[in-house]
Amino acid sequence: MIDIEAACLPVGMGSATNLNDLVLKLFEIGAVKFGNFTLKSGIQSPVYFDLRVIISYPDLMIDVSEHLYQASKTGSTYQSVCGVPYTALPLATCISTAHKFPMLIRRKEAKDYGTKKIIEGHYKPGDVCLVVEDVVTSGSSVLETVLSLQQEEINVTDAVVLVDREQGGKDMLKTKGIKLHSVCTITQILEVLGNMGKLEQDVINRTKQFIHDNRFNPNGNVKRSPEDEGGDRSIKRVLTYGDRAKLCSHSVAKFLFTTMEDKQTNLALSADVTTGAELLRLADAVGPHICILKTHIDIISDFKPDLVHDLSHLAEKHGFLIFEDRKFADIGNTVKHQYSSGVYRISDWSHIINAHALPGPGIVQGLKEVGLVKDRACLLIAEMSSKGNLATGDYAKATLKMAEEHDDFVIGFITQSKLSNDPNWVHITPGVKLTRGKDSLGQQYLTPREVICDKECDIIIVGRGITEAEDSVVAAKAFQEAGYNAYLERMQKT
Ligand SMILES: O=c1ccn([C@@H]2O[C@H](COP(=O)(O)O)[C@@H](O)[C@H]2O)c(=O)[nH]1
Repeated sequence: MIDIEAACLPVGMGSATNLNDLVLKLFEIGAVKFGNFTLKSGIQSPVYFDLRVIISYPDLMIDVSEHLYQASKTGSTYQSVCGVPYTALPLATCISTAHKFPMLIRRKEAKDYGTKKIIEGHYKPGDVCLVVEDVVTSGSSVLETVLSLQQEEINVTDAVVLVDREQGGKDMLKTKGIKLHSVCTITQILEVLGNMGKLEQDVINRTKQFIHDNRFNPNGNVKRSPEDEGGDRSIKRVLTYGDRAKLCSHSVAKFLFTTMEDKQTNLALSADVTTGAELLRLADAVGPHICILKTHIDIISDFKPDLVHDLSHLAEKHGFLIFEDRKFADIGNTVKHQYSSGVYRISDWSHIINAHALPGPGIVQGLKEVGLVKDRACLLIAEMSSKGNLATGDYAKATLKMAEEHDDFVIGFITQSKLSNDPNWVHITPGVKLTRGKDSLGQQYLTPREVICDKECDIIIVGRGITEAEDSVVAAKAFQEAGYNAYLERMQKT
């Protein structure tokens, strides 16, 4: 039974109605519905929450936000409140204005002009923010907002939700160090509406069964340190590849980070071989160990369009992305043709391409005009691995700025060091072997540990270290292990 007494509070500013009245009102305005609904995931659900409609009922908005405020008062103190976009934004606003809490807004995507901020509002590192949400199912929406706040060194210890669907969100958030408080659970809603004669027993039973059968497993992606357990709020959370997949908005970057986490690899193979058969053999053999296969398609002596068709199949089979290392370097109009046409028709099959920043922003604009509609992505070459290269001084900084102006298409950099702390950018580094060294033409090699752990880049590009090894699969496994262990080491020490 619900503890009605505990939920009853006097009506008025800074108070809330009792929970029964609140649930009834939500039911009456269609914010809670029972029937047969197809969820975004394709799953059939007997219950559906549409809490967006609350904004049409100002009194109810105040009431709901007051319930949220009361539920959040559990001894923790907060400097600010932030709603998960979009439904919880007005609820957070009501809490903020009624209780004089500064509010923060998390943008769904960073602005493409001005400050580029993801979090709007005034805050300082170490502030504690209460996250507000309307409904929690798996907890992933709350987590996304938490990660964005933590990225700005704002701490989150608690979140509050109007309805906990009891499908695993609370447990998942607990694994990330977040206490989830709820105004009501789905069990309570069923009980209130059942007692009021608003729901048939078989609807209640079906809904309970659905909730029981559709629970998400908590799966701790965010690394937790002993200090987190001890509640030290000044700690900046380390973002895993999986966390970054959730944060970034470009589908190619999202896929890339997800693949890196799932396949446990930050290895890109530079498949610098000269026949189609060799390329396909290598891609099939090494595919399970890589997140990216990098090509120089113009060194294939027997190129035929079938080759890229077969390569695309292998990319799907093994779950890697294709990156044609074309290094575009001309004016916008020319690179458009080079990217879309000619013998290779690169934009038809290569998920990622790269370009020099040297010609200025027109090169990115030109490539973007071809690639954006195909959902392709671009890397800008900020730093090179070869001795005596001229990409020095402020060149990398200017490249970063150019990327920021085109972050709907540019997902990161070819670089020798980390250029930005923004977790959206992918830092990819060529010139990697298991031991330091150089070749006879100026190529310089760092080790996977130096690249990933010390220089904090994300992906190692390895060519001859694999292609010239006695057994390319054995070599690829060794680089995969070295690269991923270096990443785990970095996670430990950050
Ligand atoms: O600065 C750069 C940019 C690109 N590359 C490319 O990476 C591979 C490296 O091959 P290795 O055999 O591992 O040396 C190659 O395709 C280059 O074109 C780079 O090395 N440095």
